[in-house]
Amino acid sequence: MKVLTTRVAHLILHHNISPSSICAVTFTNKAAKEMRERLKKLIGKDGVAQLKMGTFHALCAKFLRVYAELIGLAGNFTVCDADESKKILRKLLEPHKEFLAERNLTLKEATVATLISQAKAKGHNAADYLYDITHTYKVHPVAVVKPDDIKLVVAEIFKEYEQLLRHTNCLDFDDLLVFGVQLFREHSRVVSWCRHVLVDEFQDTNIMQYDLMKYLATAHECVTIVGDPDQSIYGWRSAEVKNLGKMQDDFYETRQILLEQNYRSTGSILSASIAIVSQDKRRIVKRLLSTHSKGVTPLLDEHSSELDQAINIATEIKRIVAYTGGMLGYNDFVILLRFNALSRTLEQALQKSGIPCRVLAGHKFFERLEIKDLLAYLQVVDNPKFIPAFSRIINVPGRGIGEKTLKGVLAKATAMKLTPMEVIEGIYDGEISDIKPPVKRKVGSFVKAIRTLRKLDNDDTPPPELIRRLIDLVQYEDHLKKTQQDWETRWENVQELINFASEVETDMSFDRVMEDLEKRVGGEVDWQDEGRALEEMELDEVGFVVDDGRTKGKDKGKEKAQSEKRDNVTTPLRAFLEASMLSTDVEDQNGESKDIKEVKEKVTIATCHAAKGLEWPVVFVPSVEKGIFPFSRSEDVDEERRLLYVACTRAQGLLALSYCSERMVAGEKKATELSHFILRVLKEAPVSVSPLSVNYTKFPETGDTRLNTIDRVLSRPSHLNWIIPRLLNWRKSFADRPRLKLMLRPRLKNINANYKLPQILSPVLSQLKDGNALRRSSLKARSSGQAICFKSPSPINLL
Ligand SMILES: Nc1ncnc2c1ncn2[C@@H]1O[C@H](COP(=O)(O)OP(=O)(O)OP(=O)(O)O)[C@@H](O)[C@H]1O
Repeated sequence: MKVLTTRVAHLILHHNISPSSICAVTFTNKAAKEMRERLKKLIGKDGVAQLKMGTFHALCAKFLRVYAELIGLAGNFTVCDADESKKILRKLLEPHKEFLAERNLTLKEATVATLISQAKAKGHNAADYLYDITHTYKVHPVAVVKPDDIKLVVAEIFKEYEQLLRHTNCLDFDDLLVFGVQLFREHSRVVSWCRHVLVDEFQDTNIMQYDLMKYLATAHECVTIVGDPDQSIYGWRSAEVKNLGKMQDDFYETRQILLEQNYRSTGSILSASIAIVSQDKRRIVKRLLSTHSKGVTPLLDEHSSELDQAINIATEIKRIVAYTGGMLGYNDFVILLRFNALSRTLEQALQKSGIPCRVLAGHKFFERLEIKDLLAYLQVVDNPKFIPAFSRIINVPGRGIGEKTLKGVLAKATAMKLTPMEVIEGIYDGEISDIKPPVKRKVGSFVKAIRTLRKLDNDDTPPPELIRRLIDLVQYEDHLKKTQQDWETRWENVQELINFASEVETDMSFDRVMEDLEKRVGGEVDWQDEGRALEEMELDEVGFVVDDGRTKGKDKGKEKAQSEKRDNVTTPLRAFLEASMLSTDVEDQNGESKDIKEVKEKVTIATCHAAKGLEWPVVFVPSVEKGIFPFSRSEDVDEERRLLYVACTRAQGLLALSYCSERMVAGEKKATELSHFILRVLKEAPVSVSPLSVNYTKFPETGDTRLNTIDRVLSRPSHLNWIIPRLLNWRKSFADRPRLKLMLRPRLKNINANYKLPQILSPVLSQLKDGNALRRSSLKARSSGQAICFKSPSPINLL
């Protein structure tokens, strides 16, 4: 980004090129915003306003709006987003259901959407797709083949989808590129203003985007692209890494400049990253030279379980914040994951350790739709009075119950002093009159599912099994497939919820693992006040509780008795729900945790994909295991390796990789192995020069000169620079007192008692004139969370 931004400024300031004749393309809207901000500082607000800047999609939309008629479209077209597209496809799929069912085939609209999108990314329309699936290119001349039935159905839907979009004057996201290319290709005057095209993250452009770039450059052929083939991580979204080679063919005067100087990371982070990515022998070989010194060798740590791993990361974050004397804060840390289901244990460990966190471009685990759905079902089973849970799931999966019907049920429940669940069951059993519009026929499967689950709960069925049964009963996987484009990711979260339930059940809870850890490190780890979190949850729920009225039916009487009997006991389900609720953050309206209001800084959790283009001083990459790196669902091992490389190269000063020897998979413990990407790094270098420091669980401590590299990489004053002037300032007021009290809050307030406070400050004090005397005088320190107190037997003269 720095290269493109600087070049845009250079063209304007030194070559007198008008900003309005420059087109700068970024990969995301976020990157466009960032580039705009950087350019404002270089060329001013007015210049930036004239630039044509944005993603390929945004640029196409802008030009199509003005020139749509040139290619037979109306200018007032609607852009239909991915959700809308899917709704249309669902309808178009309906008439084909019987044909598919007869052949025992299933086809979801999400699959149709992906196949159509992949075809459009290559510039293919429905007719091209049909040709593609009916011909094979493996023999010459091209031979005609009989395609499978699914592909034929997709081809048919593709055709109908195209017709429908045109008929309703709609363009989907892929159409923006398809019609953009057509416009720029057929009407070069539309792009005659363009003197320079600059494209960032070029390695992730697809064929249509490449063509757009080419046609935009028609008039002047001045193109600058920046890309890193080692960071091509969007093959699954039709990116074409081959575009880099194509560019050199199409623009034969292309000059290639290798950007081998790396200003971001320490030498040892680059060495470890290169050791990973260079295992791909087909990659374009390039060097990376760091402007910084070697710094701290990246760590590779093994843990016995995911919980152990998560707690170690949380503890290490606290320790680093403390040991760097406040030079690093929580904002400086990121935990990068291969997929988002892995965030659950980490979020919990951070929360339990009082470390605030945010999830980049996504939701926290217990806030994810699928987790909330399943928990809501179980809440209704456990506590039918809890209306928000009932309202959430009555139409999940879809049962044709809309807002109006729900309101009707809730109103009837209030009028009859019953829970809405009792109303629904009463209507289903014919004991309560139906409402309008009627629900009796729609709620059959729902009532049966809740009753089965209730029975299982009464029998104290373990929660992991309860969740499995729930998923089966409501066909939740199918529901996700039908409604969510990223259903696989969401399904992984569902499996992770089963893992969590198993942990609670087997008492492999955080508290337990934490106890073990404390025994091992011989110290204590502070906890958030769980009681307070619970109190807040209960307060939230109070508003939703309805009167405890019951119907008089025979079975209901029995159920009531059973339910009342269980009201005051801790059932396995209740223990699980409680553990889940305690795992959520209590956020106030501003999105800040109430417990840590004054702390604005947060540790970031992100997927490796979402971290593209970003950087952090400290990066943790947990779970570098077989099946995760490379991810078992991925077909492209090289791309998976590049993804790990992208993750590692986000680190500026410290990088820590870790893996578990055992992990839960769908509720069962499975042995795991280190990723072969890392195994190869270890095998290929002798231990003495290994780019990874194995099983060295901690980063260096204060006073270690390797830490000074981080000060320089980040251009931040070091902890020593920060503390010494303060000590000198304070010396006057405290010099004649036997007790020296250093108010180091808030920088050091996260220091824990077991971090041996004197150790932290002794290197600092030794730099002061009488530091040695001070150390000799059997220094003692304790942390009250407010301050650090040093006691010394005699008055201290610091200078
Ligand atoms: N010439 C330079 N002098 C000093 N710092 C620089 C220079 N060029 C880049 N940097 C710094 O290096 C870091 C990486 O720069 P930038 O984000 O532009 O790189 P990039 O090639 O887009 O990275 P990636 O593709 O890996 O995300 C930033 O912190 C940036 O400020």
